[in-house]
Amino acid sequence: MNSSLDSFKRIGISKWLVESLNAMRIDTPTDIQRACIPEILKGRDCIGGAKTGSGKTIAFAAPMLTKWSEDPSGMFGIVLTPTRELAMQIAEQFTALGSSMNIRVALVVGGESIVDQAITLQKKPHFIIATPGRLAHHIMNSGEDTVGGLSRVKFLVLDEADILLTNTFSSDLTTCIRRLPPKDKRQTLLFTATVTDQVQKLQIAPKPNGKPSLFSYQVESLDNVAIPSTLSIAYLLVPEHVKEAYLFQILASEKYLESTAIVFVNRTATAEILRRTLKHLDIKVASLHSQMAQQERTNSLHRFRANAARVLIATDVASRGLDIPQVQLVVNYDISANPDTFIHRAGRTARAGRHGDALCFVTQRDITRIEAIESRINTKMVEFTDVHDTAVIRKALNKVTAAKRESLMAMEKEGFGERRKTQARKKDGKGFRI
Ligand SMILES: Nc1ncnc2c1ncn2[C@@H]1O[C@H](COP(=O)(O)OP(=O)(O)OP(=O)(O)O)[C@@H](O)[C@H]1O
Repeated sequence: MNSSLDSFKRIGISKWLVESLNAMRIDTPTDIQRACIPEILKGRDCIGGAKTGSGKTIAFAAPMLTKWSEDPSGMFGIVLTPTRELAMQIAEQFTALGSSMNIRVALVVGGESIVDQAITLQKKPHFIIATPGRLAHHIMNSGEDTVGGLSRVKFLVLDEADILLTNTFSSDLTTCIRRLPPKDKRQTLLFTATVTDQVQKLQIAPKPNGKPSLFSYQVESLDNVAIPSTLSIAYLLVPEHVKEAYLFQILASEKYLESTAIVFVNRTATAEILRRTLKHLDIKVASLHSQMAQQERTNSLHRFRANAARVLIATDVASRGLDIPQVQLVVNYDISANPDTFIHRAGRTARAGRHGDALCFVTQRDITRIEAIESRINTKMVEFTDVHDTAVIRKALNKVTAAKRESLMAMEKEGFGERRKTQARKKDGKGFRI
């Protein structure tokens, strides 16, 4: 991280919070923190664009908590974020940072009890960390005693702002924002590793009533590279039908045998097949995707965080924000059509100055996607050569194929996919289907 001598105290963070940060071994602000914290404390809105793992959460949490501690009453701030797991992680961070000040933090996310959340909201939490869909649900279905405090909040944060500003979230986001004080009566903070035109456009929105203007800080523009310098990226050309065998061989290779890895796939069915196949092959594996019940999702992530599983097979529900320091390898088993998605996926490793590897499995039809990623990140990938012995792969192929066959048979027997159809009917086509 940054070696500047600036401390959090010198950039305006309250003493109690500096102590909480120091207790977590967070002593020196990172670039994004040093740039944004003083401006947020001055009352400005802020767009913070900085690479994955560069400390954006504290860049917004620390100034909000500082301001809140000057008058710790009522609903003070809202953080909206695209996924439940990320909301949970942020809520945990707020709770930990504010524990010495008896902070009340409410987690308002889908998949959890609506009634329990309404009771929590009635207790007037200081901070609400939410996914837009569930907060919108409370706004539309609950009374003043539950959501009335929202009209007095001082801060709105859109974490992973670029994805929150896409059509997927627009109707829920509008419902949430309409319930908050008008722009000039609250501060709005937008953070992301990938500042899109939609985020950028907000910069030119005039600020009413002569309030301080919007502050925009983008670390990427300093070196024109959108990925952490500690991240190594490689590609592996691999025929579609042997991807599983390669994955197994890499995870079992000398280089990665002890490593913690996240394997990203584009579809929930692929995640399920891979999880079962690797489990048959005695790899300690967990999965995370939208077809799992929330309790299963939470348990899975918990196992992975606690090192009870060393491989997590995930869809893009895990690509944003998750901070799991021990992840050393990210495999793009499937390549996403959106180059920004690659940046977020790869950013699950090489966080906070640590080293990490990102590997892309490239089939014939992925070549244009890889070129788009290379041009977006302004970096050429090198060829992965650690696992290349075709005789070894051929040997692995037999047992991997047998494990996959068993997995597919079990999934068919259990009716995997039926749940998705029911959910899709219930959701009426809305939401994040990954
Ligand atoms: N000033 C600091 N010094 C040391 N570690 C820090 C500092 N600030 C944050 N960290 C740690 O760095 C890690 C990454 O921070 P964070 O999760 O906020 O990254 P991010 O920029 O939001 O990444 P992403 O774009 O993936 O969401 C966390 O473990 C956090 O505790």
